[in-house]
Amino acid sequence: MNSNWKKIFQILEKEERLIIGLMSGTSLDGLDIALCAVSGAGSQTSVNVLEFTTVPYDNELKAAVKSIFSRRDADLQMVCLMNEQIGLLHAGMILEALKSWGRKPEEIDVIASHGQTIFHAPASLHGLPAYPNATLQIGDGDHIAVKTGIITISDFRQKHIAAGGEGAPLAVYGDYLLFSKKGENRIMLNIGGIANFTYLPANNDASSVFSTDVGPGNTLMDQYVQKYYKGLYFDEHAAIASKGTVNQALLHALMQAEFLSADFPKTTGPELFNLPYLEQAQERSGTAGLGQEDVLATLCQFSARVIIESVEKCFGKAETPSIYLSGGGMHNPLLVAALKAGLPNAAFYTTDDLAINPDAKEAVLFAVLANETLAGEQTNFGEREGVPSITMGKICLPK
Ligand SMILES: Nc1ncnc2c1ncn2[C@@H]1O[C@H](COP(=O)(O)OP(=O)(O)OP(=O)(O)O)[C@@H](O)[C@H]1O
Ligand SMILES: CC(=O)N[C@H]1[C@@H]2OC[C@@H](O2)[C@@H](O)[C@@H]1O[C@H](C)C(=O)O
Repeated sequence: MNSNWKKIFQILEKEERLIIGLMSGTSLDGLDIALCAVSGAGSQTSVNVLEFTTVPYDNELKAAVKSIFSRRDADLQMVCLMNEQIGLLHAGMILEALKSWGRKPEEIDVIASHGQTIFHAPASLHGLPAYPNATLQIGDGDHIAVKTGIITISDFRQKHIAAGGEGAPLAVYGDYLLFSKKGENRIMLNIGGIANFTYLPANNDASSVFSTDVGPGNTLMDQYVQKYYKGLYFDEHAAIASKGTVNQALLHALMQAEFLSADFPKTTGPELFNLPYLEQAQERSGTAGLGQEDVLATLCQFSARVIIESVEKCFGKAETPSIYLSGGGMHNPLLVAALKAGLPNAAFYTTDDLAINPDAKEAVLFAVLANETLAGEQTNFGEREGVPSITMGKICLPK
């Protein structure tokens, strides 16, 4: 038998697989690398996160990614070069991480690579009736497989679109398997560049669970800080926003995007929530001259409001959901305080309370998706639009 397939069959028969999950999100801050011991599959899946690190991107790489990120005027040659370059860089980062953990590449069964989203264009965003939902993640999986010598599963989002989804969010496929619990209404809220959540109702019924993006998490705040505060990448501990006052007229104007009132599940990105979006809202609300601290305070409240209103849509007034936080926004005290104030019936936790490091959660998700591709039977999510019953990812072989 071909040695690649022999290896795959061996992996399938293992009780526990060592899978490296990778995520590089819309914040462009670095590569999250989670080494996971995954056993079982489907509803029997269990994950132990053995190691986790975020390898920060240096300024040169950030600038190169930014030059093609969510930009319709991106240089096509740069897109082509960066597809290979990011694959190679991610492979190098994995090898370094393995070395620092005292592990050899041969010990690892599979890498699950999300890649770097550079453009996200669901039909609702691009608005071109002749074209399908579309999304593009770069950082080629074959480069990762060949350079590390580890079988790599990559490019998860295309299958989701091919099967009728919008290519995101994919969190439901991992959240349902790892975190659904009969008797508890759970919201798995990830506040990354974009905020999204998975709704896991207490009846544990797969056909009613879904993940949805809800709007900006950190992306608008980050973009604003990067433009107006030279040398800063984000508003650490909301130090700047905490000095400002929320401007209600601007907040109201920000809340007007059609996306915000669309039904779940839905997806978006910085292609919509960007600085021109803020500038237009400022113009419409006559707040173009607002001080920077007040703008940041308002953007923070905007992120909180879209999350609060979306969670409220899922539950009746008397229900008390448990909200499990993950993603960088959970480290923003102003944002978290606003969420707690706006959702007084909810109990707040982090995924740490479910034994998954909240900063690692999205990388773990891709490890679970790869495990399902190898060893799972498609979970049946029923006929719900946006949650096709599929496994995802392309298999890249090292030899
Ligand atoms: N201490 C902190 N104070 C305030 N904000 C923080 C803090 N730590 C992280 N953040 C925010 O979290 C962001 C990074 O979040 P995260 O790594 O979850 O994003 P991502 O994975 O790139 O996004 P996405 O899930 O949208 O792809 C930072 O850019 C910053 O805005
Ligand atoms: C296109 C894309 O990369 N989307 C990301 C991004 O980051 C958060 C949100 O926007 C979510 O839709 C998605 O990632 C997570 C991992 C998901 O698919 O569930």
